[in-house]
Amino acid sequence: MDGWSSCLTTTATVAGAYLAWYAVCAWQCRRAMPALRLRGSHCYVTGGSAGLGEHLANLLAEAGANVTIVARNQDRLLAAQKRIQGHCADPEQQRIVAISADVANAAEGTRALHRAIKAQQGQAPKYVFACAGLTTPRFFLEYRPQDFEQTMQVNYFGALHTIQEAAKLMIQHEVKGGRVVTVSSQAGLLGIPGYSEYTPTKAALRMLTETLYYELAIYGIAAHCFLPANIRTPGFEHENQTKPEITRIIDGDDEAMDPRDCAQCMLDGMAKGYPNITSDWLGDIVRATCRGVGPANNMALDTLFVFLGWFLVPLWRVIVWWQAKSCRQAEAAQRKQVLSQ
Ligand SMILES: NC(=O)C1=CN([C@@H]2O[C@H](COP(=O)(O)OP(=O)(O)OC[C@H]3O[C@@H](n4cnc5c(N)ncnc54)[C@H](OP(=O)(O)O)[C@@H]3O)[C@@H](O)[C@H]2O)C=CC1
Ligand SMILES: CCCCCCCCCCCCCCCC(=O)[C@@H](N)CO
Repeated sequence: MDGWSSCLTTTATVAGAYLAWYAVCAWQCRRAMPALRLRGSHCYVTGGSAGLGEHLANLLAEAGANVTIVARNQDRLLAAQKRIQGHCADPEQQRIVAISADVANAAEGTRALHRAIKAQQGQAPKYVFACAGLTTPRFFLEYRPQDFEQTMQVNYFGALHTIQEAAKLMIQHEVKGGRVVTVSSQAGLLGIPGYSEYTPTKAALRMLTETLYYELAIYGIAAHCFLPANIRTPGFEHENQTKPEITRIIDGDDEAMDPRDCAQCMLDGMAKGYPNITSDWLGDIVRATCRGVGPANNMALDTLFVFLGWFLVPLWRVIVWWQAKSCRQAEAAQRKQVLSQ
């Protein structure tokens, strides 16, 4: 009897101590973050001439923001600028600025920010969205060395240089409640065959954002990482031209999201103060499972997602393994061909 009661007391003490610790951690998750105030703010969107970036710019214009879009192709930029202007809540008051720059080039990318401030009558960006990014999926063995480097240059370094300069400018201009957003992907959380040129760039962004989540807080700047699943965009059409069949099957390309809904999802996540914003419940499971020691969105929900992951992750592995096995013959033939070249 004594043994039982001491066992129960120990279990209750451990459970109670854990619950208290959980409550402390959950409380720590409730970050005090100034509310999103888009009206009248300067929002800076790289990759704003197409896809996710353009639809985000539309939403920002509808909310009354001054928007700057950045991309390389001048014609597409000007066409997008016109379309975004059509979304302004108050066209007389709002400024929609378009700047041509290659964000992969550090000097060009940072110059674009300075040009944007000038064009926005001295107003520094308050919300910075690093959307520019791309992928050309292939089998690992088919890529040339420069393919990996170029994608890293645009997706990772493009976002990094923009965010670093933007943070400096926010501090200089004493912008209050500034936020930076990197656009990673669900593919920055898990490995998918066919995305070897892409997933490391998105994983790198995730870790950069986690670091900045803590570090930029020193200056009162919040950092978010957006990790969406497939989105129906021109970029998605481009990637589908080279996407191996196994990649198409695994990432379920028929379920691609509407880009406007996806952009809205990003803004909703920012409004809730989520450090890592996902676009669907599978993404939430993967995000919570991959969280490591990073910040949670919501301790209770994230714990539930991890629990669901216990059952779904092994299933996911079986599916990927089975897909890989079922196209092993084709892959082996391809590998032979590439290696014999
Ligand atoms: N579509 C999808 O399924 C998913 C996309 N993502 C990510 O979301 C982001 C947006 O994707 P999506 O909307 O599909 O992309 P799109 O290809 O549709 O649009 C990309 C935009 O980025 C611009 N851009 C590309 N490279 C550069 C560069 N070097 N410098 C400046 N601007 C550049 C493009 O204009 P221009 O070519 O004229 O420079 C265009 O405005 C990307 O980071 C992508 O990786 C994440 C998950 C899923
Ligand atoms: C819980 C365990 C189960 C895990 C299931 C996860 C399902 C993942 C689906 C993969 C979606 C990847 C989208 C990448 C999109 C992307 O970034 C490209 N289209 C590039 O533009």
